[in-house]
Amino acid sequence: MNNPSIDEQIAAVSQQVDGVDDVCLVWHCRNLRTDDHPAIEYATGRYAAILPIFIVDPAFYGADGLACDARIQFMLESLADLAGQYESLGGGLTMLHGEPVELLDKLDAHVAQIVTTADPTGRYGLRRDNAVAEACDITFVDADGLRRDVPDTRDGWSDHVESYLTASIHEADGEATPIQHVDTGIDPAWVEDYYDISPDKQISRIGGTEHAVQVLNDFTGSLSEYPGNISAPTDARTGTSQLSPYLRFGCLSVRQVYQAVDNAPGSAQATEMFTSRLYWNRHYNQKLADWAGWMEQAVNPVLADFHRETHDPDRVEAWKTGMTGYPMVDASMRCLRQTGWLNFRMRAMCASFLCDLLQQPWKIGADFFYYHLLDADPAINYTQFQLQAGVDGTNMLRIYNPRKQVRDNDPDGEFIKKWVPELEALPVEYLDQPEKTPLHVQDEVGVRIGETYPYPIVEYEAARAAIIEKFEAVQAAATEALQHPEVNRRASLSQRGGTTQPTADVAIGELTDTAPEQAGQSSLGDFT
Ligand SMILES: Cc1cc2nc3c(=O)[nH]c(=O)nc-3n(C[C@H](O)[C@H](O)[C@H](O)COP(=O)(O)OP(=O)(O)OC[C@H]3O[C@@H](n4cnc5c(N)ncnc54)[C@H](O)[C@@H]3O)c2cc1C
Repeated sequence: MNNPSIDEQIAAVSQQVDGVDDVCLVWHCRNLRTDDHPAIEYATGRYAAILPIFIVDPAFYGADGLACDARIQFMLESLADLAGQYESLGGGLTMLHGEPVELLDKLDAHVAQIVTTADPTGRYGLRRDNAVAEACDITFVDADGLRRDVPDTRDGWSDHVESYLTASIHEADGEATPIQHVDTGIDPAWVEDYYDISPDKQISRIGGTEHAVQVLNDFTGSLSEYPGNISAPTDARTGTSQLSPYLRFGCLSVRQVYQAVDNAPGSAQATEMFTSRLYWNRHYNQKLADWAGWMEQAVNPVLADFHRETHDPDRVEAWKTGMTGYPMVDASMRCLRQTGWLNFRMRAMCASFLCDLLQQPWKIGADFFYYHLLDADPAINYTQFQLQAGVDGTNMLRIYNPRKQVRDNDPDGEFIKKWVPELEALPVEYLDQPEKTPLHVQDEVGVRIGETYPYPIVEYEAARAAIIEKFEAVQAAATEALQHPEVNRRASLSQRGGTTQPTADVAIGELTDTAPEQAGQSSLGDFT
């Protein structure tokens, strides 16, 4: 198939824009929308024309890429939708393919200025953005509620986010500043063919702002039911907003969602519960903006190699494939692989299971989640995984009991039986511990633990005692490392209205069998 070279793509752009004075190139990275887009707002009225572009960076695709095909497909759908938004404004979206620094450096010669949004990134993105800033005349617009360029980003954080969330929303206007479009030969269908994107997940959501608005409207219509739908994985699939992939690709901004929910009828409790999660979204993005290392390195240096000596590829494989002998973990991991989504509690339980009970390194699990999640957000996934794994060193004992999660959140076995069909015939009273099913019952229903479904990979009580002992051995050194101002700044949580942002959706005592003294320390305000 035709694969236009960088020079051919640049030639197509120059042919179109060289005759137009004062063109501002708007580079879309994560924010695939036109309304409430800080770079478009910045360019509107300031320049004679806007050339919106998206660069398909080969580093993200192919065998070494960190995104499953379903997520790439979702992004391509979002790009097609974005192109449609620009067409309705009288222009189009120009897509290019190649190394971003080289492309932008060459494009810079043909436009008055390059503008993009300042998005928190890991180290790859930071290196890219720094190299672009070195090579080009580029402005990073940072109107996203995050604090930058201040000595301590935690100072006044909550007020800063609140004023972002409640400020008025800019609507793109193709008449105020005309939108340019160049046909480079690259479009979403080209990317799909060139990289052979063939999703193998059961995805019910389609990317793009149009679909995001439908999902948002459906959710605001049933907002009052939200608090009761958060914990159980089956309820959550239809009862939480399902907006995360749309927020991740910026099909809607956090502010657009916040204002729609804040204005929707619903109980004050539901509104508060939901909007506080949008603050968490900003909070974890702030953490990545503060320190780009979250994707690669444990935030507490003392725990950099935690569990390296216990790394066991067989254990990791059992976790990844949903063959641990713990039905709630296995159902969750298979559901993740097949649908690209899990609710918060099941994500946290699976992370805790891998790192606490199996004693495996956090990064293996975080990368696996990141690959499979449709909403994989570097800012949220890696920080949350590290916190659940305890490698921040602040609250190391977030140990979920996967048996209790069955009793609390899947008492009828609906979720487990859907994703672990080999347990379908097992009476529900044995689903929290299938290995305890009497042999005559196993014979009657045709389930053979150890043959048709595995024995537990570890014994829960012993594994829990072992990780507590291991944590206790490093706790003092980890706490001391946290005294270092730089480590403390990275690992600490921002405050909102005097309440620290939690890392779990309920008090930890409800999640775990954690010893009472730990449970007592873990009300929502205590995650510091
Ligand atoms: C190990 C782990 C990894 C995670 N990885 C991601 C990820 O890559 N991307 C992601 O969007 N969320 C992630 N989460 C947080 C949470 O599980 C999802 O945001 C949520 O399940 C998405 O579904 P929803 O949009 O229906 O959620 P809702 O409950 O409707 O929440 C609305 C929005 O609030 C934000 N939000 C909700 N919970 C959190 C949270 N704990 N921290 C930060 N923001 C939150 C998200 O933007 C979410 O879309 C992770 C959680 C854990 C424990």
